[in-house]
Amino acid sequence: MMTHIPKILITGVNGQVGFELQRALAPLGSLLPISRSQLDLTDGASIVALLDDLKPDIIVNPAAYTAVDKAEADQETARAVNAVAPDLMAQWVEANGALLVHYSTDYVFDGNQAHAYIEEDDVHPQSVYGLTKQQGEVAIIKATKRHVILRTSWVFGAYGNNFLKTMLRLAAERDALSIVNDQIGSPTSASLIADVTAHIVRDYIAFGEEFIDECTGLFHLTASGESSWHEYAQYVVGLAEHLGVELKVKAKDIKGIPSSAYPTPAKRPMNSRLNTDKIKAVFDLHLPSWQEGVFHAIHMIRNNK
Ligand SMILES: NC(=O)C1=CN([C@@H]2O[C@H](COP(=O)(O)OP(=O)(O)OC[C@H]3O[C@@H](n4cnc5c(N)ncnc54)[C@H](OP(=O)(O)O)[C@@H]3O)[C@@H](O)[C@H]2O)C=CC1
Ligand SMILES: Cc1cn([C@H]2C[C@H](O)[C@@H](COP(=O)(O)OP(=O)(O)O[C@H]3O[C@@H](C)C(=O)[C@@H](O)[C@H]3O)O2)c(=O)[nH]c1=O
Ligand SMILES: [Mg+2]
Repeated sequence: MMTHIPKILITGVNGQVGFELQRALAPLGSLLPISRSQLDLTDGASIVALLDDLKPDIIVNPAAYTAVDKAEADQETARAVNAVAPDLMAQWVEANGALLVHYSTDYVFDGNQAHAYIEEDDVHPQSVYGLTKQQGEVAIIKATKRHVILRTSWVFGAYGNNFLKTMLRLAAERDALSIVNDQIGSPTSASLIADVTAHIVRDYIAFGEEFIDECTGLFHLTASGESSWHEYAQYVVGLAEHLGVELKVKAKDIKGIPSSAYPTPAKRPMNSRLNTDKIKAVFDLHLPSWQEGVFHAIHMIRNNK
């Protein structure tokens, strides 16, 4: 049990997960929200100087280079943000007896396996984004035991940019929509990721070194259930229709297409499904369906219009 109010540093606070973390972690300690304007994560020396100055008990690091296609032509920046910055945070945490909570992605896998991936499955990234995220995982695991890495997938929320909001926009603007139907995964809300993070951080605050010995490591965290991007788009647009949002494209008219018909600079995995048995068992959690998260986000977006 910590004898003082824990200082919790959060990076990437203008991102989807960083935004929700400020809500979910608020009851657990004194927050140090850090945006890009306060700390550029490509500047390693500044990262260490800021940590030495603020001395957080817990670093929660959702900041990342997440532009998957853009990363193909910008490997250096992606590596700095996704691999070097987390490495420096992990080294600092090790030297100062803190905890690092970090996030990774389904895109570390090639997606060629038929069943959902477990934490121990071999990684084989197919994109620069996936590769640099994998390098971040490896660096953290090498630098310190004092980490929790949450691998998640297909993140959406009312705040920030994501596929769900792109679909609402395109369905309102365009006359037709074609979406890939052969990539399968689990759309996961930023608020679920933030809430689960809060449960984990609370356990660390309560149990300290016992937590470090028994609960740290790599975990898969997604909503329950699975979907193709096409089925997900249909669900989003169908729900918006049901709520009376004016759209040019109806859910039933969204066309399913193979990945080969939608060429992108970065290759995405066909199977993005992550097995979440470990996180549910270790932290005694129930993970709601992806549809519940979408329902909540669409209501929030609609009420903000
Ligand atoms: N989005 C997704 O679908 C998925 C995400 N993940 C992982 O989850 C985590 C959270 O993702 P999410 O919240 O969606 O990401 P977002 O893209 O919404 O947010 C990322 C944040 O990182 C910040 N950032 C990027 N580069 C720098 C930099 N050089 N210096 C400082 N800050 C920087 C961005 O700042 P700014 O706002 O100024 O651009 C942004 O606020 C990441 O680790 C990501 O890899 C995993 C699976 C799926
Ligand atoms: C816009 C659009 C996309 N697509 C396809 C392309 C792609 O295969 C899929 C999703 O497209 P996006 O570019 O939005 O998704 P993408 O940026 O690849 O999303 C990924 O982001 C990173 C950060 C992660 O970690 C992953 O878990 C995943 O969420 O939908 C269509 O088929 N039609 C369309 O009109
Ligand atoms: Mg994207």
